[in-house]
Amino acid sequence: MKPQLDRLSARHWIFPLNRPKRTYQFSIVQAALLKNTLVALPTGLGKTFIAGVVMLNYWRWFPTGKIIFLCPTKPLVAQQIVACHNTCGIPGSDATEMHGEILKVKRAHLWEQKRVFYMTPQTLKNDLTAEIMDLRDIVLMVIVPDEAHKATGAHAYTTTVRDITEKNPACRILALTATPSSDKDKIQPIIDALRIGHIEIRNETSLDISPYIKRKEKREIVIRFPPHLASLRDSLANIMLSMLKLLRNGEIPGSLDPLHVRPFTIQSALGNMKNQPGSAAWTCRILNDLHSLATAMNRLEGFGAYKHQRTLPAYTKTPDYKKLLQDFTNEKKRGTLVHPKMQKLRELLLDYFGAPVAGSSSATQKAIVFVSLRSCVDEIVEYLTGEEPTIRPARFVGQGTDNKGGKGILISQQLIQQFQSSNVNVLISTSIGEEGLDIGEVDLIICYETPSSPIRGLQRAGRTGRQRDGQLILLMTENREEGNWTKAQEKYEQVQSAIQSAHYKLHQDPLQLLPPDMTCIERIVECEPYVREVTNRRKRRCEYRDDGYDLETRRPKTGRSSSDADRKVSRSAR
Ligand SMILES: Nc1ncnc2c1ncn2[C@@H]1O[C@H](COP(=O)(O)OP(=O)(O)OP(=O)(O)O)[C@@H](O)[C@H]1O
Repeated sequence: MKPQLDRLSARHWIFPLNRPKRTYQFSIVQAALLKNTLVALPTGLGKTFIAGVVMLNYWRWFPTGKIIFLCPTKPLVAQQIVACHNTCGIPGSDATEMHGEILKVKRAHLWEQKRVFYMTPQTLKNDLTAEIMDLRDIVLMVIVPDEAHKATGAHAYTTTVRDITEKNPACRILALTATPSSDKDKIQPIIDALRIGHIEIRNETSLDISPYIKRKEKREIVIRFPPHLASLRDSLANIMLSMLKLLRNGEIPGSLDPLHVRPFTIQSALGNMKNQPGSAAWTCRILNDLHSLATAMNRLEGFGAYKHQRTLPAYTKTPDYKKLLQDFTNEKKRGTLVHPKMQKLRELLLDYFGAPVAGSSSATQKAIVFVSLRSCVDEIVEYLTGEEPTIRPARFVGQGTDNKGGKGILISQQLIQQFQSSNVNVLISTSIGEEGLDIGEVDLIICYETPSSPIRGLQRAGRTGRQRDGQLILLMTENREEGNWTKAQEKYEQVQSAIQSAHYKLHQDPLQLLPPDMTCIERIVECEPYVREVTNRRKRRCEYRDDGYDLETRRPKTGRSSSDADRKVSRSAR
C-alpha cells in the first residue's frame, strides 16, 4: 500500500538547531519540502545538512515511506550516511547503505526493515530490476551527484529517476550540486529528467552565503616548455600536420593547428563520420590516428614525454615517426624527460611546508595535488618521496585497474585517517578526491594540469577553504593548457549568468499532498549516529586487498610480491 501522510505530523516541519542557523539553508529547505528542487550551491556550504533536514521531515510525515539518498560513488555513500545521521535527527538504526557486496536476499530484507537507503544509482537500478523493492514506497529521493548534470543522458541516474517519477509521481526529488552543468543548454534536460519545479541557485557573490565563504587565494603559474621537450613537440606537430592536410572536407571544425586541435573535437568528428553512410574508411583511419596523436600531444605538454611513448600508435613506419620515437628514447636515457611542472611542484610544496600558514602549524598543514592520470600520480609520489620527512606523499586513487593491470585501492578510511592525523601530508589524487569526500581540512590545493571543465575546477577548488582560508594553485603549460583554462573560465561565467537569468520550463507537482499552512518548529533534535555493520567479507577485503602499495604509507611496496598478499588473503579466508 502507498505510504500515507501522517496529517498530525504534517501540520508542521522541523528545522534542527543542532548547527547554527543559516538563512540560506533555512529557505532552501523550506522550498525543497514543497517542490522538486534543484539546488546549486558552492562547495563546503552544507548541502548534506540541507538534505538531512528535508529527509527528517519526510521521514516524520510518512511513517511507512522510504527515503533514498543517491551518490555517485561508494566512498561517498559511506561518508554521507555518517554525516547525515550525525545532524539530521533520523536515527541511524533506521538507515542502511546498499551496495553490490550485500547479498540480494539480504538487500531484500533491508528494503523491508529500513527506511532510509544510501546507495549508488546502479544499485538502485539493480534492485528495481530484481523487483526486491517497491518503488511506490519511495516518498523522497535525494540526489547528490556533485555533478547533477549526470542526471541526463543514458546514465543510471536518468533511467532510474525517470522510472520512479513516472510510476510514482508523488515522490519528492531534491538534487544538490555545486553547479548543475558546464553547458547552459544541458540544464533544461536535467530539469525535465528530474521533474524539477523549483531552482535554488547561489554563487560566490550571493549575499546570503557570502558570510560563510572562506577566502581562497588563487595563483596561476604558467610553466615554460623547455627546449628539449619543445623540439619533441614540434616533431609530433609536424606528423599531425601532414595528416591534417589530408582532411579536405571540413571533417574537423575549428582550428587545424596541431598544437590546438583537441582529442575531444576529433572524437566528435569521428562520431559524425561513423553516422554517415558511405564515409571513407581511410578518413576514419586518419581521424583515429590523429586522435591518438592529439592525446599524446596533450600528455606531452601537460605531463611530460614519458606518457607519449606509451600511447603512440603502432601504425606508421614513416621515417619522421621513427625519428621521433628515437628522440624520445634518447631523452629518456639522458633522464631529461621530467616535466618542469614536477620540479615546480616540489618547490611549491617545500615552500609551503617550510613556512607555517597562519592559524595552523606545519604539523597540521596539508595539501592535495590533483592529477588526471593514474600513472602520473605514481610518478609524482615517487618523485616527492625523496623529500621526506618534509613532504609525506601518498597516492589517492579510486577502485579500478591501472595501466599496469594492478588494482586500485579501496578508498581506504585508513588513508583518510592518516591524512587527518598528518602522517601523510600530501595526497596525490585523481578525480576521486574531487567528489565531495570529507578528507579533512586542506589549506593548499595544487592542480597539476588545468581542469578540463569548469565543474571539475570548482570541485577541486572546493576541497580547500572549507573551515579556514585556503590557497589554490593552478599549474599550466604555456599556450595549450593556458588557453584551455581561459576557455573553461569563460564558459563557467556564461553558464552561471545564463542560469541566473534564464527562464527554464519548470514542472508542476502533479499531486499536492502537504497542507499549505504548515508551520516551522525550530529546535535541537536528538541525533542517533549511524553505526556501520562490517561484514567479515568486507573486513578482509579492506585489510588485505593488495594493490602493490603499502597500506600504511601508500607508497610502492618493495620485497613483497602480490602473490604473498594473495596467500595472506586465502589463509585468512580459511
Ligand atoms: N549551519 C551550519 N553551521 C556550521 N557548519 C555547518 C553548517 N552546515 C554545514 N556545516 C559544515 O560545513 C561543512 C561542509 O558541509 P558539506 O560537506 O555538507 O558541504 P557541501 O556543500 O556538501 O560541500 P561539497 O560540495 O564540497 O561536498 C561540514 O563540516 C558541515 O558540518
